[in-house]
Amino acid sequence: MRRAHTVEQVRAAEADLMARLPEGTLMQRAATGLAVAISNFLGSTYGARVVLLIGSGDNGGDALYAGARLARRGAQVTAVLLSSKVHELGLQALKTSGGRVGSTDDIPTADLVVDGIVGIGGRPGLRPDALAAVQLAEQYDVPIVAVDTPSGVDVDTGETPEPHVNAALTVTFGTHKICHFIDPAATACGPVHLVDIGLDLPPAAVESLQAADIRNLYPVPHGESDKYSRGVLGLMVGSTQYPGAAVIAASGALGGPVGMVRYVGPDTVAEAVRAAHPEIVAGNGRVQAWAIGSGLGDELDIPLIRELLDAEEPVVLDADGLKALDDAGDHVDVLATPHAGELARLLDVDRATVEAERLKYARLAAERFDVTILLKGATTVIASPDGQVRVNLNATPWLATAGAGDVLAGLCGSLLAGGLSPLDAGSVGAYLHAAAANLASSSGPITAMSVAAALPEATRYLLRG
Ligand SMILES: NC(=O)C1=CN([C@@H]2O[C@H](COP(=O)(O)OP(=O)(O)OC[C@H]3O[C@@H](n4cnc5c(N)ncnc54)[C@H](OP(=O)(O)O)[C@@H]3O)[C@@H](O)[C@H]2O)[C@@H](O)CC1
Ligand SMILES: Nc1ncnc2c1ncn2[C@@H]1O[C@H](COP(=O)(O)OP(=O)(O)O)[C@@H](O)[C@H]1O
Ligand SMILES: [K+]
Repeated sequence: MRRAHTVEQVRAAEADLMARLPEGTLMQRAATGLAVAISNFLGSTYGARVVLLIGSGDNGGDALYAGARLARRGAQVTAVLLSSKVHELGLQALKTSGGRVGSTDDIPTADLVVDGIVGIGGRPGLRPDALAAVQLAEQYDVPIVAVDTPSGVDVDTGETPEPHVNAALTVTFGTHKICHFIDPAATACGPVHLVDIGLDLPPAAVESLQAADIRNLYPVPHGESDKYSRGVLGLMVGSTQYPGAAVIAASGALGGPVGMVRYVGPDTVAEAVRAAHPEIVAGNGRVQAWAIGSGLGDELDIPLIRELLDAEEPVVLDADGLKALDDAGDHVDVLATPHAGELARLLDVDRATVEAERLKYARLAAERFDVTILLKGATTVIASPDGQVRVNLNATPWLATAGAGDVLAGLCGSLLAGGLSPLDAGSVGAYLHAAAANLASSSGPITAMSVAAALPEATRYLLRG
């Protein structure tokens, strides 16, 4: 599990540890890890031209000490001081090691710029001098390594209301911060490298499942299992208008852990589903979970869907089915899977607003509708009504293809029927969906059906460890 903590949590953990260690220890740990990560990024440190953008606080201090280490290994390091205040001991260390104070004129010819403008003490946005320096680096295609966080993003929300750094790499300390996990800031971080500095941390604000977590959570059948005990999923998806959605969602469901799938819908669609998947049984019967909504189009029966939402069996509610959601009633067993446009409609705000404030609106909808919300996109946010949040970060942009959401709905339904909670089904589903897409794509185009077809192999690979 990767964990992201709030600035307040990090500050408290830092204060706790600092009280027990000699002064400066944490910054030295951070700066050492930062220097190593920068050396790895550069490939060869000797002779490399590195420009440090230095703000007024400890984020600048980290950059200066790391710069001193790089200078001792033969890099030509220049510090651009963007504030009248500077971490004096860090600056002294840089100068003693052969680094110097320079100006933005050094940026166009640099191999690398280090963003030590602000970290967890920063407010969104960049002041004019910092913005000009960052724009110069962008203009000359000089990669930027961000220290702790890309300066200018909102660290605790992942929002980017103002100009900010777009990093080629972010090196962070102690734990991830929310901006590393939540878009649009997560994209501004580039890959994130975590340096352990020994912080003792409380439960995280946001979590991100990793391969080992998928292995622990996946409902693997055992010797006593039969098709019913493994879970039966009811699919109420697709319509005469969109029969393909039913075929695709069924493929996603069959690529999950479920023992059997029942299809409930128009005869012509049931025929198409059975032609593609002879394993599927058509017609009503007992199920352990439902996947409802993908491709229902105008044929959705809102009263019937509401009845199923109020029944005992957990439900994945997707696409058109989301129209049945209301804020009355107890829906804690429901996993709703909107994309930003659908969530915006549910909450009566603009799509752009949801995209800019993804964490806020996923949490808000989970609370308002008393459901677990899985907000789709380049990164997926899963928020449960009790306040837990997970994100999935491993998807390829090739997954942005018609029908990919139907695969996910079927797969999450399969995981719910297999006994996972909505939060686990959503987060395991999003991870496996992305893993299958990566496998099917290998950096090339994919179809929704090819993603579904890759689910068994992606799952096998993960379960094997
Ligand atoms: N916590 C830990 O475990 C460890 C933390 N460590 C490091 O310390 C960093 C935090 O350092 P920090 O507390 O000194 O704050 P920091 O981010 O440098 O900002 C300082 C000042 O910047 C200013 N400012 C604000 N917004 C601004 C803006 N948009 N544009 C320009 N300036 C802006 C504002 O001051 P002002 O100029 O307003 O007086 C603010 O007070 C952390 O990210 C990590 O790198 C590691 O060394 C070890 C372990
Ligand atoms: N840029 C992207 N990078 C990675 N994954 C993406 C991107 N855009 C969309 N996705 C994923 O692709 C799927 C698209 O689902 P959805 O929006 O419901 O499309 P559709 O209705 O066509 O199936 C979701 O799982 C979403 O998270
Ligand atoms: K920074």
